[in-house]
Amino acid sequence: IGSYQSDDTEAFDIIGNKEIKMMPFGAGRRSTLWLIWSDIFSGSGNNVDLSEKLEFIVTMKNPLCAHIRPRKKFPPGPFAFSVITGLLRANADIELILRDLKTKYGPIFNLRIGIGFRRPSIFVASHSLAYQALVQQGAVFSDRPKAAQTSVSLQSCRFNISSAPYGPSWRLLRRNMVSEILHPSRIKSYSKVRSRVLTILIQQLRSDSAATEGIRLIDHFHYATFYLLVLMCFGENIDEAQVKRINDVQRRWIQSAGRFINLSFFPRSLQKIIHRKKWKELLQLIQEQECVFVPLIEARMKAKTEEDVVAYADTLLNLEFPEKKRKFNQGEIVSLCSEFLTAGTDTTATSLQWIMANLVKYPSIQEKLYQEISEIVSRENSKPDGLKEEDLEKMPYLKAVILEGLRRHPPGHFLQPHTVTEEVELNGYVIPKDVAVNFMVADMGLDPQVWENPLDFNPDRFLSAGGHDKEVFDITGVREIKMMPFGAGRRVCPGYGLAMLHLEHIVANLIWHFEWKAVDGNNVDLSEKLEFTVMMKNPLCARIRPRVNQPT
Ligand code: HEM
Repeated sequence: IGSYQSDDTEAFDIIGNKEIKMMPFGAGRRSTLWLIWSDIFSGSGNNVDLSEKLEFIVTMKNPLCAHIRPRKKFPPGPFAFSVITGLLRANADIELILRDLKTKYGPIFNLRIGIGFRRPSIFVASHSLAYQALVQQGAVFSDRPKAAQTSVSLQSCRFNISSAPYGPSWRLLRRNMVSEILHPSRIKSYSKVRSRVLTILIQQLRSDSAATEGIRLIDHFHYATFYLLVLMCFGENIDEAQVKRINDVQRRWIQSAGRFINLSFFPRSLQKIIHRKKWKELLQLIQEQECVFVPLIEARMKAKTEEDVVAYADTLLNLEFPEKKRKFNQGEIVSLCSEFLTAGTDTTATSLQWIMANLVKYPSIQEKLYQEISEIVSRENSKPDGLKEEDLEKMPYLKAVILEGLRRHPPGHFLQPHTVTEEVELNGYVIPKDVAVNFMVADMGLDPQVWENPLDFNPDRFLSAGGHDKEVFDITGVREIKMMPFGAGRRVCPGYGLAMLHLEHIVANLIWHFEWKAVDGNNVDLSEKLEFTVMMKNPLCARIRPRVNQPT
């Protein structure tokens, strides 16, 4: 082939205009001009027999027989350059850019992001494609990209469920968490824990309720959700001082995690040389965390009484690492406990804040919710102490408010990156191994094709015409995906049942105990800001007034 390629300035003179070197079409006035084209084909093992046979023309003795395969197409997307200029133009609002790209390229596209813009990431922005990938082809789409495995958890020294590759260790740990801690009957056994934390939250709010400048709520919500998980993780004997110590070390861990991401680009031995300072900092953080967590884990090894609830740490002590055929070591248990606390704290606290912000902004929705709660409490009036956990199941409007909050303001606008275990096709495009596949959660919840007036906060959309609970809304997308704040398929958030219960329990009690008003008329600013989750840019500040006739 090379002998036909000059410096490409002149095409090969096949009809011999200037000189005849070969003449498959003849030459001069009788020449035939043919269009020659080629396509990719592959014979069986490239065994193509080129023997000739003379007929009217010289043909192949064994006519060519080939398998043809359409050329594989990578999802479309812009050149890195346009992304960079786009980022500058849109003031780095990546979601605006992604929405533009969706309009331009369709529901699946690629974007080169990351250092040097060399690594493409695939974005999926349609409900049906997300369903095809996560549910119908769930076994293939449930892996995590290597970068995520090493960066978020720095796998060489940290190990957790969310970053674990799809395999036996992930399966074992996930099954352990789901069956030992997040099973409905086990969740029920933590009702004492919930009532203890709720009492603290209500007392704190009551004592702050006189503040004329309003109460900044996110700190209270964060503390309450964190406290709940600490007690589930390390047992009920933990006191407030210990909770504060664990909180301090966890905050430092979350705030610093992003700074260690580029450590994962190099092998561990090199990291220690290139990023000496960062590596030292990371080890120090891990040590601090271990200093606080290890005594709590060791305390769980001691004999327990019948009444002790099972704590997450207990369930990890006797597990065996399938790949390594040994028990999990202390560092690994610390990392798994740390994941348990972080996965469920900011997500739940952020959702609580968004839901309460909407209830403050729309007093008629708050009133309707209060009416539902009061009705149930007075109907089941055998309880002098008011709202009970079992009552929550009888409140369809409460559930609708929570679902609408999660649709309108999912705490994560994307799932954690997924990747495929083998190359597959999605919507006619090839998805290669180890390319990050991102699912646009927030965008799906705002899709006007699925949701009428998607920007409105309208819990009624989750109720049937008669005002009753529609058939239970399929939040985990088993039958179809309409929204997916918890993801879908094999990597769906294992804590979704617990999270829904915590949200329902706390919101119902906040509305039952207090009347909520905005500090400044109904002016609640719903702008967003990206931190570990998508937070309120201006945290909710509200005036609360204890309702009369409620127990103190
Ligand atoms: C409102 C609260 C919560 C929201 C919105 C939420 C959302 C999510 C999402 C979107 C994922 C990623 C799914 C994927 O990659 O496909 C996830 C994963 C996870 N969540 Fe949650 N979550 C919440 C609360 C919780 C709680 C309370 C726990 C446990 C105590 C928890 C534990 C986990 C774990 C362990 C994973 C990793 C699952 C895996 O990779 O297999 N989450 N969550």
